[in-house]
Amino acid sequence: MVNSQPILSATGLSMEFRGFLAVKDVTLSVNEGTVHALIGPNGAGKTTVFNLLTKFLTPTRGRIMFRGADITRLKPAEVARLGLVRSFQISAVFPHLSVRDNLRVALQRPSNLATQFWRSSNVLSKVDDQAMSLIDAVGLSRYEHLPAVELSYGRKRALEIATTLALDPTVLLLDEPMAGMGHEDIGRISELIRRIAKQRTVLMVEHNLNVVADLCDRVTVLARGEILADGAYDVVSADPRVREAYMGTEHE
Ligand SMILES: Nc1ncnc2c1ncn2[C@@H]1O[C@H](COP(=O)(O)OP(=O)(O)OP(=O)(O)O)[C@@H](O)[C@H]1O
Repeated sequence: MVNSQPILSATGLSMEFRGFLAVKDVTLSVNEGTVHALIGPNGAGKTTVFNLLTKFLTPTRGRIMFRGADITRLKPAEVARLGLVRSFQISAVFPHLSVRDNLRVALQRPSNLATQFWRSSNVLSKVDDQAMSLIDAVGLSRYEHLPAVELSYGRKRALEIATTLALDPTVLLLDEPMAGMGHEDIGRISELIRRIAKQRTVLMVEHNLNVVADLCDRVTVLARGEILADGAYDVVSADPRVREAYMGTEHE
């Protein structure tokens, strides 16, 4: 359900790279329970904003709040523990482990389970149950024994999402989840994100505007490091300034 409370917000974010201002005074909020997209033409600053929000970069200026706490100076692992988790970077997939073993590893990472040098069979069977339910949630049940390396591209990304979900994020951050995918995989991953978003907030950078139109409740458009528009896709995509920013640029 869509809630109007901001769960993640940025105020006056700026990022300077050796004199070049890549992000200028960006203020945005991501509301709880929404799928929120960051879009914009090439070089608009999407990746930089995403890296700032996920704490992979520290802003030159500005403040980032997550669930009421100031996280501006925290490290990615610290915000991940608070429930703000970025997929594809944090979630390492081990190519020669099976789908199921990848999930087992991921599930034993976040909790203090990993620090125990013995585990009761009770704990391990709980991990197995959780692994199976995550595998099922991302539609990989048929492939549970397959090494990750043998999965198709789209299924590999579904596995990455599953290993990220193992950290039980409140906000899931996806960096171009559809990049390099064919039509069928795009449909499958869109469906997966839609299902995930029923219980969590999702923020994604996405180039494919059809996906954004189909999936996202709210869209923030960046151009030349600044926010150009913010709102529902239908509204922002009809904005002449947004159309002009996209004109002559390749965005799909
Ligand atoms: N580490 C860096 N050092 C210097 N300049 C950078 C750095 N990272 C990004 N930039 C510059 O900041 C601007 C915004 O880049 P960014 O990658 O955030 O845009 P983007 O919207 O994600 O682009 P794309 O859609 O092409 O991925 C670009 O002009 C880029 O060259």
